[in-house]
Amino acid sequence: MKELVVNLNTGLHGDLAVPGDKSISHRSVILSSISEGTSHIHHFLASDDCISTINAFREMGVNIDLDGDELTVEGVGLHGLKAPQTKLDMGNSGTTTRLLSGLLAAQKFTTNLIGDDSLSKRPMKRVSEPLSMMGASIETTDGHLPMTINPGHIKAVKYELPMASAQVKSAIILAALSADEDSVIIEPQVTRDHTETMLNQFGNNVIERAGNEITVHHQPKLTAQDFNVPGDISSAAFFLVAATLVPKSHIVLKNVGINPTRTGILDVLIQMGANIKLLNQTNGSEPTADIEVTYTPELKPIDVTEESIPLMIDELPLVALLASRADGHSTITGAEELRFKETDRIKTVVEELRKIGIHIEELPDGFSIDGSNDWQVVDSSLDSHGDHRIGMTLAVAALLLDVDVQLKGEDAISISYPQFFDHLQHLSD
Ligand SMILES: O=C(O)C1=C[C@@H](OP(=O)(O)O)[C@@H](O)[C@H](O)C1
Ligand SMILES: C=C(OP(=O)(O)O)C(=O)O
Repeated sequence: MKELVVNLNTGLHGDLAVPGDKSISHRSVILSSISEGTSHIHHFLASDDCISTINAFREMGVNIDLDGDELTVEGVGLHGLKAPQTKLDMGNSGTTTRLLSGLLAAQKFTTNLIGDDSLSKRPMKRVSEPLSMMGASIETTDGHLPMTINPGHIKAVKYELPMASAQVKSAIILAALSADEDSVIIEPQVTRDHTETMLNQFGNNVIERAGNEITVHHQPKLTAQDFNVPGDISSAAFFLVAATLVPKSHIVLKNVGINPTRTGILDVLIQMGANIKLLNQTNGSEPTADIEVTYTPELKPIDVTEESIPLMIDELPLVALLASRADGHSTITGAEELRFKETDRIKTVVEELRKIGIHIEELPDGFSIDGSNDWQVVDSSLDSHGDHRIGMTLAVAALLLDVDVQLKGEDAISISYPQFFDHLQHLSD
């Protein structure tokens, strides 16, 4: 149980470099492991989820050295992984599980994947079905982990994704690298494209995109890279929202990734009228900026709909919190994917925000929220439900309260942001 900081009436101030992007950190381990040569990754996110990815590749014979946020990976090439001696433990990480199932479907050995209780409730048919179509034989436990992946000869596919999911897309891409011909994947909506941009950096023209159609060229040669992981916009988002909501705040978040497939939270903040400025922008395949945020006393309500959901999928608990402070009624719809995260995030957000007096209703695919500046705490015992993003959202909400509240399950935060409370302290000093 952690006593949360409440009533931060001095505001948040100063500069902060948030840790490396989680999605890009996972992919940097995967792609450098299957490349030829030694990769050096800087500003790697050494959080519990990314350590699960590192451990899986170590079990498959890849030498990986992690020193602070510097990662060195001795790649073994596309066909060089070795059969692990144990079951591969995916911990709490959906990204590790889904992306690795794609890669493992194309190996010469069988693997068994296990995970923690939360991960073992998350749907895996979304990867086992397309990978089976491609020639692997995958046994799930009623659509969940534990899962056994018996590889097969991988055939190229043309596959239309039934849901907007970067993890499923990436699983198919990683399997398709070892296929007999080129594959085509069609997305219903654009989702984060780090697998594609990074593959084109490790290899030559591996991925081509035309609209929502992605072509994967088979059997590419992947070469080790010297790679900088940008700051994670999904981690920065907690402080973007905190500084917008807490009076007197003014902060700059340095070197944050602003890949357009991830910046839905910035669009929301700007539409609601928040004082946000992008400074020192860089324009690589993974663009970055310093983001300046100043307290905004009045926020407009917002309606977030299906098309933009994938661009802010992990930030939706924060969008709900922002809307709870806006001047009017907001809705978030088309977000049923939230039900398949570390928790059912529609349920857990509603349950926890109601404890602090927020007027929020559950919709089948999102939220309906009445904004107010007058929250009356009805239950001071808040709970992350073991979900890192719920825990951090509640810690941000607490800054606006004037009674003491406690957080249960705060240790889940190390899944994506082990330094979160230290960084909050740094900006509060
Ligand atoms: O590809 C990725 O790195 C991720 C994709 C998203 O999941 P889905 O693909 O299941 O939407 C996101 O929620 C997750 O945190 C990371
Ligand atoms: C959903 C998340 O991650 P994953 O799917 O990798 O567990 C997240 O980080 O919010």
